[in-house]
Amino acid sequence: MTKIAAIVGGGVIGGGWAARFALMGWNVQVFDPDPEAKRKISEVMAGAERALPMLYEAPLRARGKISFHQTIAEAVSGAQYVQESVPERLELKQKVYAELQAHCSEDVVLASSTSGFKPSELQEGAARPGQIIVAHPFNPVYLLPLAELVPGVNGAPETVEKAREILIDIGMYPLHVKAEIDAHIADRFLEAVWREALWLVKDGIATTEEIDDAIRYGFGLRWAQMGLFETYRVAGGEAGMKHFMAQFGPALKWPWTKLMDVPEFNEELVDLIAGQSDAQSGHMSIRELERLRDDNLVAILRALKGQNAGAGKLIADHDATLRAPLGGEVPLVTVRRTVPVDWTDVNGHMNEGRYGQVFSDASEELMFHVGADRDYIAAGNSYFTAETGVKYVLETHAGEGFYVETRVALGQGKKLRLLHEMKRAKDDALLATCDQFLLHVSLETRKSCPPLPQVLQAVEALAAKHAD
Ligand SMILES: NC(=O)C1=CN([C@@H]2O[C@H](COP(=O)(O)OP(=O)(O)OC[C@H]3O[C@@H](n4cnc5c(N)ncnc54)[C@H](O)[C@@H]3O)[C@@H](O)[C@H]2O)C=CC1
Ligand SMILES: C[N+](C)(C)CC(=O)CC(=O)[O-]
Repeated sequence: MTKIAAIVGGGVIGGGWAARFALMGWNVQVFDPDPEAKRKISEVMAGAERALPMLYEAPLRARGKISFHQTIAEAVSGAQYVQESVPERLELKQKVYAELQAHCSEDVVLASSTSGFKPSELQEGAARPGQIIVAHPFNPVYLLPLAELVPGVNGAPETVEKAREILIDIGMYPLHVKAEIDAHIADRFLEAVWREALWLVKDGIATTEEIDDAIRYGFGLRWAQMGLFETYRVAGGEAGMKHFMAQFGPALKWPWTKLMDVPEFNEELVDLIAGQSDAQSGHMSIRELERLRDDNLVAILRALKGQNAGAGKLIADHDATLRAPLGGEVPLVTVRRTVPVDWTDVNGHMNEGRYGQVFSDASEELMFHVGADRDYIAAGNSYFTAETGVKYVLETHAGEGFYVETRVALGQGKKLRLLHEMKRAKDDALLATCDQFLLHVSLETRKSCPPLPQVLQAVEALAAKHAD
């Protein structure tokens, strides 16, 4: 069955959803009355196409098609999942759901991006309330995995389960919020922080830039990997959470927050904040800021992936589901991926050290292909690289797709010689070559020895096949 997602409302958030679905192999059908919607989505898509594949070591699925439609009826035709991202106005959303339900069968998931409405508010007066749930994402939707999944009391369990499976399929982390409240879980925090920040600026305590510094140089980094409670548990020292609470509990009675009061949101405050924000970041366009944000998020997420922690673990697990075993083609395509932003150096291109990683990954894939896999290695045998010669032919940059073709030039006894060619995906231009000599070893003696017969046979067969 062709996977089809309908995107109703294609602004900042709808565009992000469209990009994530399409890059994860879903066909996307958009309805947005704005004549500029197509241009806006193609700009979001350009950013997403550059950034999202950088998170993965495996190639993403073949990209889905994005099409634009004149009516909701056309946009939802054949869709299994509908993501509504129209402006945050309840009467508008309810009107849209009435139309969606008129054109969708009951097995289609109708999910809302609403930042704050409760599902029961969206479901009010609906023909089939159970079909409407909240899937609240975070900007940029194509990079941040969280979607708060809120069914409310009326949300049908089968709708929630279907939504959960689909969100996992596109690499997201559905957080099931069991009770409905205004602004769900995460926007409660954001609202609290936002209110405090408004007061700090209004009272002249800090500028927008100083507040951003207070977050990005400190607790923002902690939150990205451990959240709030785990971080504070550690802050309690050896005595842990109880000690932390004993020390900071009394602060609840001190004037440490102005949360109950809201500063008057008048023109003066808006001008003050907008002016400071211009002074802080006005030298960069929104597109430039988006690119900076995306590159930093990719680097942070990749670092967490390396640690198998937090959102990085989620991406590593999703990556594993995208990997496919090598085919029988000659030469073998052993690597297919995108240059991530954290692989580039002062010259703005892929650093030479990363070529070692690429060719090492290529030979590991080949080893697994001939049966020298994890079980074989665990049983005490493997290949070690004895010599590598790399030639750098053309530059490659962050966001560029490439692949590696590998040939077995020699497969004789304990000797294995591989010739790798790294090529640019868009035009097959040769980027680099690697001549790699490996020796089969016993992991017990750490000395060379012949491979086990089945591996030797597979290596010899490949050498014969690649002889030309
Ligand atoms: N911007 C943000 O940071 C986040 C926003 N959200 C939520 O996502 C939803 C959309 O917000 P944004 O994308 O920021 O707004 P936006 O203003 O960027 O986009 C809204 C889009 O909906 C379109 N639209 C208006 N009426 C429509 C209709 N009847 N049918 C189809 N499309 C229609 C508009 O033309 C526009 O392109 C809101 O519910 C918001 O709370 C959720 C997470 C983050
Ligand atoms: C400000 N906001 C309420 C629209 C924020 C969100 O809903 C989530 C986000 O991406 O920050």
